[in-house]
Amino acid sequence: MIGSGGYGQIYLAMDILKYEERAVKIEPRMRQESITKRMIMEQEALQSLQGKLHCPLMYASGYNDEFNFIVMQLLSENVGDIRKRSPTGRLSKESVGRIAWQTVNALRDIHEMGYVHRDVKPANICFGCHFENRHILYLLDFGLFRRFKDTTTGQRFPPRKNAGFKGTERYVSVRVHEKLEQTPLDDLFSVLYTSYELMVGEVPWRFLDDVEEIYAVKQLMNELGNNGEMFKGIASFLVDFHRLLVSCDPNDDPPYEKLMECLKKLFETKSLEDPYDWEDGFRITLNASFVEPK
Ligand SMILES: Nc1ncnc2c1ncn2[C@@H]1O[C@H](COP(=O)(O)OP(=O)(O)OP(=O)(O)O)[C@@H](O)[C@H]1O
Repeated sequence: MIGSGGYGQIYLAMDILKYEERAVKIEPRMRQESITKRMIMEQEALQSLQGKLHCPLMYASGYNDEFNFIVMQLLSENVGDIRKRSPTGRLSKESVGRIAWQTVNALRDIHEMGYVHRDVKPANICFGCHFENRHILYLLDFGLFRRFKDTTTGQRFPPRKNAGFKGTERYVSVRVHEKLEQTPLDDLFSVLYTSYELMVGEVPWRFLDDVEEIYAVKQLMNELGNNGEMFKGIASFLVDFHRLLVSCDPNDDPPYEKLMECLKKLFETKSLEDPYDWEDGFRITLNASFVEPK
């Protein structure tokens, strides 16, 4: 077993005909006496995203009496575990900028196809595990995928009055706490919180257990912006990205290009092909010194 989440387990497997490694995700076929649909939806989402740069390849899917399964491309460690492995508990802004930039690019593909991801977080972000794809980011776990628009007409579906809470408390937007229908903008707020955690080491609500308190701190962050303590130090590099998100209407298409421009400022000295922190023994993270942006 190489990974596990709340629903599935991921195993390293070998295609013995092609002599190639694979990852196999399984989940029990029955949960609380009914057939689980999560992985069926995940399989449909993966199928429709095949060929997109940031989507893992899917080789097969199906079920037996006990399990639903998906056979997919093997990837590296997720970036949440990589951060925990870093001696500082953080990643450099150059690495985080490139992670966030690629995640926004990945989400743009997903949103253009009419889906929202609804579970963007460090544990769902991996890089390729071969030389050729070691700098390509892959977004994982499509179990919470949901259609938000009809791609033939471009029309969004009418929002439900109470869409429920879907996602992971630490990384969801204020709107998700309010149980509003998720839109592409909510995925992008999750990119912000993911980037914050990777770069600072923790989000400001890291030690709060009460979901209402987490909600209150996120609201405060939106109200105060760069006037508060939350965007001091290294976090100040995320101010522009945050400001732009806060200014967006959740019912409009997000300004992907502008958001990516904000993130580019984090890795001005690096290209997408340059090594990331974990490829040079986290040297850049250890030696980091920086000047806060104006
Ligand atoms: N194709 C893969 N190659 C390598 N590792 C993987 C792959 N897919 C998943 N993993 C690892 O397994 C972990 C759990 O996977 P995943 O998020 O798909 O499971 P889940 O049960 O749906 O999780 P969650 O509780 O977030 O819904 C990931 O964080 C990642 O580290």
